[in-house]
Amino acid sequence: MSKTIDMLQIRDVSKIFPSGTTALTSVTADIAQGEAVILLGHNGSGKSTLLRSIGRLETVTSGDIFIEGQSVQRANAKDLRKIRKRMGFVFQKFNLIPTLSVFQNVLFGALGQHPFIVSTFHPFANSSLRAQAMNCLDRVGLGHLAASRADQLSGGQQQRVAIARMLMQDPFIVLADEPIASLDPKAGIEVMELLVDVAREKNITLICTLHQLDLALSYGTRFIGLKQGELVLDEIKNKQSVHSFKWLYEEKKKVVVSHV
Ligand SMILES: Nc1ncnc2c1ncn2[C@@H]1O[C@H](COP(=O)(O)OP(=O)(O)OP(=O)(O)O)[C@@H](O)[C@H]1O
Repeated sequence: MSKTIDMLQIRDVSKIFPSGTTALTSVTADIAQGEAVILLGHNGSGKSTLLRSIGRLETVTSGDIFIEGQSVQRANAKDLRKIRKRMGFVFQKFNLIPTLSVFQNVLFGALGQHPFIVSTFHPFANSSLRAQAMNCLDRVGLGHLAASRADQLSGGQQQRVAIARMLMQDPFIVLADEPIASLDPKAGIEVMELLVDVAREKNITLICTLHQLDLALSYGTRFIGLKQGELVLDEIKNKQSVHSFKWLYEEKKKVVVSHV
């Protein structure tokens, strides 16, 4: 019987920056569609570098990363554009266009799919795309703020808009780099809950870096831990086991790779 290929395959990935800093050493993991993977580890352990390498915002020094069997790292410009169309990014700093309306920011999420018709003045954008953008905004609970300027919203609201913009892409994978780091604890929980809920609803694979262990345990279905660029933890959430990953933040190295 043939085994189905995992959605995301990270194979023996190493990254050494031109400065000589080793950020990742031989990281390997297979991630299935729909998993909510939380990347854990100290500052500087390599989480962002791994996440950015999955989106090819960084090129790796050796190894490769495959999405649905296709190399992300070796893809040519055309193939990379195709992969990126269905790849959502959520960043700590929201990256909205501050002077545009909330609605226009969400509409821009469709840019990869409909580059010629995303203008709000285009007739198609005035019907189907606009309705889709409104649905995405409603899903994140901000339909009533569609006409507001993006920079008039609170941080938590802006991150919700970023999630609505990401939904416009209809992504199959979302890469979230510390999505709640700029938010207060309450807004952070709300955003994390929303991100995980929309991913679950649409069977999106979520890869998210997070510093809050308690939230990681609440919202992740799988935990990958890095220490000085090495993968030292890979565990699927399991109701029977009591997870404590505090050791990951201590000096001594303990290796727990229970998932294969
Ligand atoms: N562009 C770069 N050039 C040189 N070194 C880099 C670059 N980006 C990251 N690094 C280094 O690579 C290592 C891993 O950094 P990375 O940002 O991936 O860690 P992180 O776990 O995401 O940290 P944090 O939790 O602080 O965001 C660190 O030593 C960092 O200084």
